Amino acid sequence: MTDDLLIAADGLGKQFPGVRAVDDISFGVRPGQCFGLLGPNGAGKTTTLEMLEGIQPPTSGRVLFRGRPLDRDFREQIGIQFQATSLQDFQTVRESLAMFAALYQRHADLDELIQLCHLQEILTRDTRKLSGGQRQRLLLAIALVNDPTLVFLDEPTTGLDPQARRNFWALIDRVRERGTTILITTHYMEEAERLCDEIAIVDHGRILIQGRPSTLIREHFPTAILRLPSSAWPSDEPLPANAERRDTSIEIYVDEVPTALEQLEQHGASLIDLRVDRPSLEDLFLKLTGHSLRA
Ligand SMILES: Nc1ncnc2c1ncn2[C@@H]1O[C@H](COP(=O)(O)OP(=O)(O)OP(=O)(O)O)[C@@H](O)[C@H]1O
Repeated sequence: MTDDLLIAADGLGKQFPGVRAVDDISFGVRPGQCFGLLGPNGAGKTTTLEMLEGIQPPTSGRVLFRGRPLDRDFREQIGIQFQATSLQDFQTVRESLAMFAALYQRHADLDELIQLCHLQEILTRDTRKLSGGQRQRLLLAIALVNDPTLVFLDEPTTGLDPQARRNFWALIDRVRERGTTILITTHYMEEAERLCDEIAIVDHGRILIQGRPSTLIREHFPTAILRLPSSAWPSDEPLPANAERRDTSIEIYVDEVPTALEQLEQHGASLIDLRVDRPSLEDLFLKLTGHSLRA
């Protein structure tokens, strides 16, 4: 563990009765970074996050904040957007923000926060009447109410429609621009690619791989993936060595797309439904685990 880390997981483990939820996880987050914990449902992301937040005690390992064990001051310096936060009934957005602000000694400028999270139009609305996107924006504002150095976001865009998700990403960009360090969990690979400087892919409580999304993809894949429906490949023709058969498609990993297309035609493949994709974190997860993230 190096001294320049804001927060670090050092050999974290969590054993629940009959379930090893987190199994020896180590990583560090530098100041100003957006670090993503990625993995399917049940991978151990929330449990890891809760140990880092000081909410769950680890069964093994330790959490270090600025190189030291968590102390009372830690709570003042962090913000948390939980997966499910219950808001007080019969409260408006403004009242809700004020109530959470009162819990801390440190305060963000509430008007600035309202602007940042685009809450101006809904300040007097009852929190039970918010759309999914509005609710998540309020929960983010609540997480930022004490002007934290580090904010934890646990699957903040789960359940949002694609447009609301994109809006939320733009909001996270602005939080980053203010210099706030972000630790986010998600099972959307696209989200992680879009937002995170560094990610750790978690499955069955362990980190499978960690690094910059673009570097990880470059290390594991050539330039492009060609995808053909299985029926487009002649049944009597063996697959080339750089191809993989998936459920209903064939994937061919290539560096030079034009050359590869010529070779496919020589094999007698039909190119009419061909797709050329840039490899993604989704592809990386499939390659590492043999199963798709949403399976
Ligand atoms: N309090 C608990 N008691 C027993 N088992 C638990 C408890 N909390 C979590 N688990 C189990 O630990 C494993 C990891 O759960 P966790 O919620 O950390 O995963 P996750 O990656 O955050 O999943 P999701 O994306 O669904 O939130 C799962 O098998 C879960 O059922």
